[in-house]
Amino acid sequence: RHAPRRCLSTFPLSRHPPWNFQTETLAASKPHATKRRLVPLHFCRTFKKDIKSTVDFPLSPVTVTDIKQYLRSKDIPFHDGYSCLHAPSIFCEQPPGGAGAPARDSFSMFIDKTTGQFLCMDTGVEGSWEDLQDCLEVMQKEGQTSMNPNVLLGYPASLEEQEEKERELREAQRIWSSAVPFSDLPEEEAQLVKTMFGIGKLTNAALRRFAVRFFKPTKSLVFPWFGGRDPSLRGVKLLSAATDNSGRVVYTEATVPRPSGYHNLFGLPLVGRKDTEVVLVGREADAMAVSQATGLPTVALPRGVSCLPPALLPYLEQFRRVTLWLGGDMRSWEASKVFARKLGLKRCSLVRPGDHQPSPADALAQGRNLARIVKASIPAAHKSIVSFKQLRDDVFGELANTEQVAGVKWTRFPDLTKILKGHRKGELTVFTGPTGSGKTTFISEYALDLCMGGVNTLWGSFEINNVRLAKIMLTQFAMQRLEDSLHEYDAWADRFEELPLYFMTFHGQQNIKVVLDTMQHAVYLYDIGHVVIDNLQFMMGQEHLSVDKFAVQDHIIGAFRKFATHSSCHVTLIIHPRKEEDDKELQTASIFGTAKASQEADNVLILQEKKLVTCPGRRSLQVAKNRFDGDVGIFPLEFNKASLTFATPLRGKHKLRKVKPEKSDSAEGGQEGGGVGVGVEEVGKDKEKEGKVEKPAKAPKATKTVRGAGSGKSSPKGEGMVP
Ligand SMILES: Nc1ncnc2c1ncn2[C@@H]1O[C@H](COP(=O)(O)OP(=O)(O)OP(=O)(O)O)[C@@H](O)[C@H]1O
Repeated sequence: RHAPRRCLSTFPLSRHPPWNFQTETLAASKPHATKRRLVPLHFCRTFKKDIKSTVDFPLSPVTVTDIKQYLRSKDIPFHDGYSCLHAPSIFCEQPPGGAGAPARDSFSMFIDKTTGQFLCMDTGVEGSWEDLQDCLEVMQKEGQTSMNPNVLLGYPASLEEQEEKERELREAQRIWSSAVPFSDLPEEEAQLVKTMFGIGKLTNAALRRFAVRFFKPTKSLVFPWFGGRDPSLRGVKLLSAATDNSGRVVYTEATVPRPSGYHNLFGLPLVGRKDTEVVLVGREADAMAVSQATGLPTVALPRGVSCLPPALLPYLEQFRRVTLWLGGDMRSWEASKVFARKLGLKRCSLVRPGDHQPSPADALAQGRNLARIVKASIPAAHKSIVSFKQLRDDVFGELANTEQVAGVKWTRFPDLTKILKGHRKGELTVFTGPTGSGKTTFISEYALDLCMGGVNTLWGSFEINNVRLAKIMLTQFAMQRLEDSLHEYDAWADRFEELPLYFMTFHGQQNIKVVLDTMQHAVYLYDIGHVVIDNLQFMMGQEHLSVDKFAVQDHIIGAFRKFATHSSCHVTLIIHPRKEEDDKELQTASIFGTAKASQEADNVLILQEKKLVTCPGRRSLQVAKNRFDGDVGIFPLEFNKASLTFATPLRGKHKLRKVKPEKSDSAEGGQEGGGVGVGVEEVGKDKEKEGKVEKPAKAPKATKTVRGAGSGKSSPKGEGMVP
């Protein structure tokens, strides 16, 4: 079912393995400095994703009620777990003559309540809900009591995929057998390696228990992946450290098989079948630190805080209590709240990052009491009414981590970062601009930038097809006209493929419910953090247009708002403007429809197109509303036709002269908070020469922000879990 990968290189013993997918540079650590520490993986940019990059909502989406009804109709006993239903495996022969119902702990088949995907723990057979139904139908027809696991073990289906899977397994085994068990390293060398990876406080016994090895050719730590109940090796992760020219330590991570097929919960073999409590951490060193310090069963996620693939949920079903301690920064905190929803809020408790609660490995290095930190974790579920006492730590966390709270920064648009501060989960951004002004092109780069920064992104492009959109994005990614350098296509495409980027397969008019269901599905599967909808008009449905188009639009905007809040996902919604006079700048009130769009939005962005003779075609990006801290402003953009990218013109070339708060809006219904947005007068050099505008005393900045023009209202909060 997965597309075959064209060029996965064999494991090279070179210094720059092509399979690196997480890289981070640490400032100023010298090779022998004792201060060197392992880069928490959540600091790393995460590029890899499941190879399947289009999101198709199942034609007949399944609900947990459907699954239960179906199982009952087939006389399959089951019980309700946290994220899965548990049933006796149909792939194992049930003991003969077994009277009565099978014991609950022999229920080894787990069916995901959201997707119907199943996994048999005993045989390792997995498949879709449709596969399971097929098997049950065949069993019933043939009068069988169990199914031969080989029926589905041929999966993945194609020969090419099968061969690739086997080749990757051989590769993993080759690395594993040529790596040295940590306990076999001479003490001096073992110490040196530990220092190199910042795990000096981990005992050799802990490393041995987790079966960590050292691969000398690339100076990498090797973390094994053993199957759940099947003890054979299924893959490896290599963590390498190297010093770059400037003396900084660069850590890289690689997995065999590739990350889309790497579903290792590191530490799983050490978990007992009867264990009911587990600590879930973001990286291998953290798992060893918690285990060593507390003796608690601990497992690490394969891709850190970037995602919790549903394929792992069955392995976590046995635990009545899950403590999530994913790292020491706000991103880990946000991720722990999102993952807790998937795992079931009631059984989860979260370790809140803070000065005294860094990542587990850092806590161990600092000599902190890890058991106490785990014990002090807070329940993920909370009541709908809270007092300040319950909120005070959250408020403190926000005040103490202003940078991280502000969200992911744009690297290509520093001016946007200056105004909006960052891209935050759970917000709704409305984006508008004149017809054909480059809205899609701009938002494509805006989203690409975030995606390259590790934001799992889902595109809903209803206007232009995915091939054209991907072509624009790839050109922006490569920052050059690829038509002229087709020989570089594969190299760029290979890198582009690594981005956590997904596309909905819709085109043209769509029903809002189907779109929202698909978004929900993608959030569950891929932990999507940003959805781009281009554009709202494609959800309005022709038939409604004559009825009350504004009411329909308001309903849709409300639905996206709700989705953003409840899914902790940022939604960027492109909306066409109302027809404006050609020589006028757009305003918040120019957004098509009623004032609902700007009221519901946390951010309003407008791509302004200059139509005056002095500077025809020039674009500026205006932040007309910013709920986060009220800063609004505008900065010029220069378009590069070859690379389809936008950049801020060199300082001084374009000058922003005046930004004044907009007078009260005149959109139907008016605007909230009064002065949302700014009126802008932008003057080019020609005008300046003509002496029509006074020169400012100081050199003008390219970006100008105005404080206090936002509404200052807080974003609606999700209910039912820690804020
Ligand atoms: N700043 C710019 N200057 C000149 N051309 C541009 C600029 N930005 C985009 N373009 C080009 O203009 C064309 C239309 O761009 P795009 O589809 O992004 O506009 P749009 O605003 O999304 O259009 P629509 O209003 O139809 O949705 C594309 O060919 C694109 O390459």
